[in-house]
This record gives sequence, C-alpha cells and structure tokens, in this order.
Amino acid sequence: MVVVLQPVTLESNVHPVNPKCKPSPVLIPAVDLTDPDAKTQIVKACEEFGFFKVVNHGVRPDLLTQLEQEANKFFALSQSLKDKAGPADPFGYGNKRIGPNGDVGWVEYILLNVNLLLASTKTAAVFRQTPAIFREAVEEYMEEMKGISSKVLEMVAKELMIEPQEKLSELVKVKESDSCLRMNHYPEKDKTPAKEEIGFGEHTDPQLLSVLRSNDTEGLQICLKDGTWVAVPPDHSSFFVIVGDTLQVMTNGRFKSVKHRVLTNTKRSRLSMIYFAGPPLTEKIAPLSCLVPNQEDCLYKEFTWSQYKSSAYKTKLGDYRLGLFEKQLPFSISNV
Ligand SMILES: C=C1C[C@]23C[C@@]1(O)CC[C@H]2[C@@]12CC[C@H](O)[C@@](C)(C(=O)O1)[C@H]2[C@@H]3C(=O)O
Ligand SMILES: O=C(O)CCC(=O)C(=O)O
Ligand SMILES: [Fe+2]
Repeated sequence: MVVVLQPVTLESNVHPVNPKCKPSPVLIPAVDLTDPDAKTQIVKACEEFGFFKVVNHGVRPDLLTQLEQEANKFFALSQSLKDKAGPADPFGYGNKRIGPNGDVGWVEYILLNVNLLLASTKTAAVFRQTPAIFREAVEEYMEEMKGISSKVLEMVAKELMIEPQEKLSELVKVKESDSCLRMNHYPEKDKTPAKEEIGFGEHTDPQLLSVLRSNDTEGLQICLKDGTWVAVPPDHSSFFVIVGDTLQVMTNGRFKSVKHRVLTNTKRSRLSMIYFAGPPLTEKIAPLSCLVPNQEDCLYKEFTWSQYKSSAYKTKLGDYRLGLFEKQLPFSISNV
C-alpha cells in the first residue's frame, strides 16, 4: 500500500527548462505493522524519505475522536483562560511563538512532557481549565504512542540487525524516556484572496522519531532529498512517522531526519497531535558501533540527549542543528 504525495507547485519547484512540465507524484509507503514485511518497508522508507504512514495500528478510534474533541474544546476557550496555561516555557500553552528564539507561525499549541504532566505549573494549568476526561485521554494516548514508537524502533533494530535488539526501543520504553506530546491548532485563515501562510515553519524534529496524527485538514508538507516539497494528504485514521535527528545520528546518517512544515488552510482549521519519542536525558547518543565498525567512519561526535536538547533550544526552528555535532573527517573536501 502506498500514499501518493503531490509536489507543491511553488515557483521554486517548477521545472527549470520546461515550466509547464508537471512534477511527478511521489509514493510513500503505508506500512501495516502486522505485515511480516513491515520491517523491510520501514527501513526502506526511513532511508528514502525519513517518513512513512502507519495503518492497522490497533489504537482504538474512539480514543482518537475523544482526544480530538477535548483538545478542540480547550482551544475554543477564551484567550484569557488559555493564557493561564502559558506562555510555553517550553511546556504549557503557546500562541504563535514557537520556541524561545523568535520563530512565529499561525498556530496555538499545548506542549506536554510525558513525565511532567502535573509537575509543570503551566501544564497543570491546562488540566485545571479542562475536564478530567481530557487528562485521562492524554495519558492513554501517550501510552499508545509509546507503544507505536517502540514497535517501529524494534522493527528497525531487527531489520538492521542491531544488537542488542532492544537497544533502540528501550530508549523510549523506560520511564526516564524524555518524550513529549504536542497538540497544534492551526485556525482557518479567512482570507480573500485565499493565501496560504506558515503555520509551523520548516524544521526537523530533534528526537528519535515522532508519531503524528491530524484531523482531516491538509497542510503538512515534507521535503524530499532533492529539495522538492510535497503535500501529505491528511488521514485522520492513520499515523505518520517522522525520523528525528537522534535516529539520524544513531544510524550514522543512513536514516535522514526529514524537514517538514505546515501551511495554514484557508477553509478549515487543522488539529494535529504529535508524540516526540525521546531518549533519557543522560543517554549517550552516537552512531551505533554495530552499524559503524570503524570508529573513523563515524560522522557524528558523541553527545548526551540533554546536551543536544540544550543546543537545540539555542537555535532557530529552521537551523541545521546537527552541524555542531558533525565530525571533521580528516580527508573531507573542506580539509583538502
Ligand atoms: C525553535 C525551537 C522550537 C523547538 C525548540 C527549538 O529551539 C528548535 C526545535 C523546535 C522543536 C521542533 C520539534 C518539536 O515541535 C519541539 C517540541 C522540539 O522538541 O523541537 C520544538 C521545540 C519547541 O517548540 O519548543
Ligand atoms: O502539525 C503538524 O502537522 C506538524 C507539527 C510539527 O511538525 C511539530 O509540532 O513538530
Ligand atoms: Fe515537527
């Protein structure tokens, strides 16, 4: 099964020689996690796109509906009530400002740390404004997302013959795992003439991988290796997996963290929920020795997840964050 993605016809994507030439559609795999061939499809997709769709995932549909309804109710509260849970620091309610370094978008959001649901004052304030059922649904959803991300990582480890086989999945299963959940609400932009604007600017996700689900409103785009942006058709009953920077490092660049962005929709609001599966803060991140037997071939220096996160928070959304952690190879072109 595949998903057909259409290249976005922005000026920069028009064929340089023949501007009328229509860009060809891109086929992204839709992986059924119960398919015996799933692990091969996942690895291929992570190498080619850093992105794939997951179908037949086993998460009960009424949990998705309920969480979506409760999140919509939160975003429908008055601005002054929502602001009681903000500004995001980074957790809690945020509006238009993304991160601490001046990035903005047409989005409001709630960012929650899996282990600090009530320990963070801002997050606790989210749940004070909302019925208990919201927190219960968030907790159940986070457990499901932990399940999907660890399953995907288990399959990756099997296919790449990583030893021990639980090496990757354990990083997100342990209670110290530094995972987050973000709910993004992109209000419809009532504009004449209709004009798309940036909802969430282009970036890669810093963690191991992200599991994304949205309502049926389009807006998400991913960037292919050749720089073409393609629109991802929404599918509210499936999940999309996004490879993050940390998995790029651990696979020594074999998997690429995919650049993605969200454009606003002029007709309907978009609601997305994205789970960022992160390792424990003290975890040492480096290319896995079973994938890179010769130390000299490692493209990245070792760092802890905590170091990477602090460094990421000093960058702007669209910066290439891994640059600081790349090794200077002795015979790279720049050294000749
Ligand atoms: C501008 C920023 C926002 C961000 C932290 C950062 O300094 C750079 C990475 C951003 C990002 C992208 C993926 C996730 O949405 C996020 C929660 C994350 O872990 O890294 C955000 C950060 C954020 O919004 O706080
Ligand atoms: O809202 C979306 O579809 C994507 C959001 C995203 O990329 C993020 O929160 O990091
Ligand atoms: Fe993202």
